[in-house]
Amino acid sequence: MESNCGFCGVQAKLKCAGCQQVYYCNPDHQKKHWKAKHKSECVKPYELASNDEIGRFLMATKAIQKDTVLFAENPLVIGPKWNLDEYEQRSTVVPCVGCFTDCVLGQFFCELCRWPACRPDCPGLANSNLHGLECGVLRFGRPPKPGDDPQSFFDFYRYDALLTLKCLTMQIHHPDLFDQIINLESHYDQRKSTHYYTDADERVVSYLFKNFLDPLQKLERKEGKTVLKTCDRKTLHMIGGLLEVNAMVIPLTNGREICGLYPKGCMLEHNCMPNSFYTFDCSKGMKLTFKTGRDIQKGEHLTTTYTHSLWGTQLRREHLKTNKYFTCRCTRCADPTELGTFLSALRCMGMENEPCGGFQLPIDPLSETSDWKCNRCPVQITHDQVNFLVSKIGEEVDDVMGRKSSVKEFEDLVFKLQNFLHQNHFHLLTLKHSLIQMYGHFPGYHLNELSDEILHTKLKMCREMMSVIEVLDPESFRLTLYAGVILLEQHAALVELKRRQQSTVAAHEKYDLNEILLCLLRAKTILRNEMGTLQGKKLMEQIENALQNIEAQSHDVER
Ligand SMILES: C[S@@+](CC[C@H](N)C(=O)[O-])C[C@H]1O[C@@H](n2cnc3c(N)ncnc32)[C@H](O)[C@@H]1O
Repeated sequence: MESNCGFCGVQAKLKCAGCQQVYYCNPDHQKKHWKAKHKSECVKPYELASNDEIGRFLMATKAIQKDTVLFAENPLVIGPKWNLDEYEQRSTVVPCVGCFTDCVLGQFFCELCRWPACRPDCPGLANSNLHGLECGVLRFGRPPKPGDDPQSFFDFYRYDALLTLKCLTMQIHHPDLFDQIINLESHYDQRKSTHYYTDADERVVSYLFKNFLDPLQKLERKEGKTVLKTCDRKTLHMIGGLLEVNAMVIPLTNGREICGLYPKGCMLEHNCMPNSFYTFDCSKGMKLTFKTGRDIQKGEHLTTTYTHSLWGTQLRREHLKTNKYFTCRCTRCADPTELGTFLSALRCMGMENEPCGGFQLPIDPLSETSDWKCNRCPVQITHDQVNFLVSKIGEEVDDVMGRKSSVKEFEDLVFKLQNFLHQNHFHLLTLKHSLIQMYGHFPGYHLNELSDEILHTKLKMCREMMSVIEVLDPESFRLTLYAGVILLEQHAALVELKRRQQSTVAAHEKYDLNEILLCLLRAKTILRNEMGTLQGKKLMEQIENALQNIEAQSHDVER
């Protein structure tokens, strides 16, 4: 889109990120116009609204175009993930408390609190927005010494409690930001009856009191002055809840993930087919940028996704209910076929185990206990039967995915599950996404070693998966890495088939350069917003190389 520069009137492409209404031919004219006039007239294209069902949310106050920057903001607080799995809780490679790079437990420390650091002079240790927040409180702890029982190290250095402590200590130097944090939605009452609360009670709340806060409060009483005015078990549980509901996962370029809270970013409502997306800039203090993924109409809520786009409806809704404390009623959730993708559909076994060719779909997808019925014959199955089958299959998929399984094991499971599930079922997509990457890369399965049949299977799987993605992410702003991988593999299969076709006298099919080129160009466009991630960068490198190879090949042909 182009318009005339708001300052000098020439053709201009740069748009004011605030109101999205005024264009500029260069940043200097934008600056000058801001000072002279625009500052007083610039209005954001959205506002904070609220209702009883959702609480607060952001709503468009005018039409907003696709790819518009809605806002960019710094975090209120960042820190290690608040939800570590058992394996992560016992890892000897931990994030530096100053800068979150990997470091080995027991090698270097912050000299003041003795928590692990990448080096004793890591600049993040003295940064008042990073380790400076909690270091003063951590100093009350009694860390284990070299040679102590290894378990005592894991017991003492609980990284999943650090972000809660960081939020609590914000009140010391940033009381206004602490107020913003504590006012985020924590679903305290609902969470109180869950195992998350019980687990956090021991792992985080009791741990923080026993090791650091009790000694601090003892000193406060002795000295007659208070450092942490708000410091009780309920506040810590509220912080735990608001982290669970609001914290965003930030993927660092070193592959590690940390978490952050953002003032506006935390206000976006969930939708399984959202209209906006975000990226992080790790080189700029984890700045968050929210953009529109498609055109948005006036009055629409700005939405993002809190769950996995490629999970089936039941799984997504269960995750949202358990972890975010609400039931999603979006158009995708309300459609038994999930917008025609059949992502959760089961093959109907028909009457007397004679498959009818139809698919079992939930009668009322918005009911958690709905029975299912066939879209071709009268057979119905109960919610419990579906649950049993899908969770058994889920266990098998997790098992194969969770260990170093062979290609044969993947193939066998796909072959078996195709009898029960629609080809687009999300459990099959998980396996197929791995399989297309094994075909062509695993020992014994390099591209030139694959049979024509396997090569065609790889290509078919890629095309089928892309057709699902086209429905679930039509504007390509969410499933970007996932789609990038498929397109790269689709291109690889096509290149190999084309090579074979050239060496065969009678080729049945033609694999022209067009589809190959389209895959790569599409992947390049899709990955434009993934350049801040390590995986995105690596994938883009592979795509650029593949494009260069193709260019070189077409020059050879011309010569
Ligand atoms: C990240 S917060 C969003 C801001 C929140 N509404 C507030 O007032 O602070 C997530 C919470 O918002 C609510 N929410 C978000 N999306 C929703 C939706 N589609 N339907 C109902 N509630 C939703 C839920 O209470 C959820 O736990």
